Amino acid sequence: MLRWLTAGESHGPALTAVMEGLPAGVRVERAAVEGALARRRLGYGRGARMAFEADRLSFLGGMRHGLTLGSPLALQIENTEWAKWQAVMSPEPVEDDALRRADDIGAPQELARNKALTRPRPGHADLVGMTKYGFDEARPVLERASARETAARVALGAVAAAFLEQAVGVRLVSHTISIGRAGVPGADADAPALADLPRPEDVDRVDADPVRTLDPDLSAAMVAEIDAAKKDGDTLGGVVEVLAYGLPPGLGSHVHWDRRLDARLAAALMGIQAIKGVEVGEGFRTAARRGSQAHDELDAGPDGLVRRATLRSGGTEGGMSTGEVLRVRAAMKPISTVPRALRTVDTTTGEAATAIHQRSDVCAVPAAGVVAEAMVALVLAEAVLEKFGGDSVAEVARNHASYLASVPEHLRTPATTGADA
Ligand SMILES: Cc1cc2nc3c(=O)[nH]c(=O)nc-3n(C[C@H](O)[C@H](O)[C@H](O)COP(=O)(O)O)c2cc1C
Ligand SMILES: C=C(O[C@@H]1CC(C(=O)O)=C[C@@H](OP(=O)(O)O)[C@H]1O)C(=O)O
Repeated sequence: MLRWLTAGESHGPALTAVMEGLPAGVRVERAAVEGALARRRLGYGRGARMAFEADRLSFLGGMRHGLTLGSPLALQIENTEWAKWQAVMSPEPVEDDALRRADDIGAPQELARNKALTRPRPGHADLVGMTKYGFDEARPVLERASARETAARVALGAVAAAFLEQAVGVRLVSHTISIGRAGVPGADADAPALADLPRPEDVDRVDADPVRTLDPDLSAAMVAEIDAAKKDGDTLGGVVEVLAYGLPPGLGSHVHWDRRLDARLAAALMGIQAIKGVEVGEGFRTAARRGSQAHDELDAGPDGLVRRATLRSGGTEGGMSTGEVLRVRAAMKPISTVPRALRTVDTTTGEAATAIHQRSDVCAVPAAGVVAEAMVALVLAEAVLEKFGGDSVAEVARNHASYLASVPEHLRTPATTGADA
């Protein structure tokens, strides 16, 4: 069983992550984890913090000389801004003086960040979090609701991705499908052909684009959409896609709802802040099609391998990976800290007000793609360990190879030969 947790507030001293159940012998390179963290900071439309946030990484347990030990892996990402937030976010009690509100007479300017946040933002966790946890302002809620936490998931996702590649040859890539109205697929658009999908080796080219798409015209349209929203004091959402290549058939299971790979992927993607829709393969578009146009027909290839003619299912059937490229999408709502502030109620006076506006992203869709990729890697790593087991990478690899070799001839597909999609 692979399990993991994160802890830490957006402006606290650090984010911490622990992962348990990873086999021994995974080569974890600092550069790979730092690279993933740097990719998450990218993207046109992000706010000021991403320009200076350094995501300083430390490995605290579970590794020796660059290899995992099979023991719990622990890591930490320091928050660059901690020095400025020490009093406001101190885990331990602080002197009364240091807690004075900015609007108190004589409070030093640097305590402006301790101003009580009583004008909850519609769409953020502020109001309902205050209600549920009994806080009289939103600071204690937004600190953990903030997507700052996704840095910890991306670090763990990079470790999961290293395991997947080294043990079973699975590799992932993510990209942006749409931002606002730019790139929204028409209702009639069929599943893309394999040749038109980004591949893991394209990752540097995807990341080099300001909005993480390989289509230059689409990229320009997305950038224009973000510029227009920013000019209007508004924010944007969009859709990202994660692709996983090299999966064996049979991860997950049809036998129970919570073992279905598609269900687990959907929960993981929905677990990302601001994600409000998930599609596997053609998702919502497939509902409008006839059955004859919705499924992947099977052909007997001249080489004796069974082949799927299209990629409509997105790589799962019956809650199991088919061995085709996995294709999942996540829809992100627009950022709820809208500069042209939304209507709200001041929770101290009960009077009409405009919502808190503080430093914020205009659009974080490109970053959400990197987070989605990490979440998919974590789900796939868990599913691989469930299917193949093993306490070392070598043992998982042996079990994987033996499973593929055991598939009878008449059930073989390109994936069971170990070939990439
Ligand atoms: C990468 C990323 C960056 C985000 N940046 C912001 C931001 O700067 N400002 C903001 O209000 N919300 C931002 N969000 C969204 C909020 O964290 C999210 O809307 C909030 O936690 C409420 O959760 P919900 O939208 O899932 O209901 C971001 C989300 C992600 C995934
Ligand atoms: C800090 C990150 O994203 C943050 C996510 C976020 C939110 O409300 O989700 C609000 C902003 O926080 P801050 O006010 O500190 O700038 C973003 O910058 C990050 O992604 O590392």
